[in-house]
Amino acid sequence: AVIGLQASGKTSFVNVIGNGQWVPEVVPTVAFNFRKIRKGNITLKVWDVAGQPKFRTMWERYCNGVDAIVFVVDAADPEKFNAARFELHQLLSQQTLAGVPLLVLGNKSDLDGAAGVNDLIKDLELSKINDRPVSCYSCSMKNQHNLGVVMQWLTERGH
Ligand SMILES: Nc1nc2c(ncn2[C@@H]2O[C@H](COP(=O)(O)OP(=O)(O)OP(=O)(O)O)[C@@H](O)[C@H]2O)c(=O)[nH]1
Ligand SMILES: [Mg+2]
Repeated sequence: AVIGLQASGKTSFVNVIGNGQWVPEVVPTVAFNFRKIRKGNITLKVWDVAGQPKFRTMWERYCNGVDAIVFVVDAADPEKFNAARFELHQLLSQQTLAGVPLLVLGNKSDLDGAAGVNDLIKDLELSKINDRPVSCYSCSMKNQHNLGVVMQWLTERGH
């Protein structure tokens, strides 16, 4: 399940890993999109969930039962880090999601001033999460920075 605040780049991520193509014009997601993405001999089943406030109560439902939660942050928009931290920790506090591996993506690394991994770990308080595997990568959907390691992380979480 791909989760995060609106405009962080969730749908862009799913488009890039699904189509190998960056499309700058994306419409805000309403509720969710479900996609199956084939990569060699594996198939990723991806819930691309909407990030606007009115949809956030549904996040737990889409994360329930998944192999991994991908939480996307706009690393170039530090004013939203507080809200992102709040929503992330709120989501992970749900009993139903105990132990589900978490991948935090600091997206938009192509933009000037984008926060790096160390800042994200601190600002999102990722070191407080100790009930599951957690990884954090900086990445960009625009120039596909780090998508190789992200795909590797995802494929290792499958069954
Ligand atoms: N510069 C830059 N812009 C990006 C990147 N990824 C996404 N964007 C842009 O950010 C905006 C929002 O992207 P979306 O993929 O729609 O974001 P979302 O998280 O799916 O948003 P919701 O569906 O509303 O929750 C779009 O204008 C994208 O083109 C990136 O890596 N770099
Ligand atoms: Mg979207």
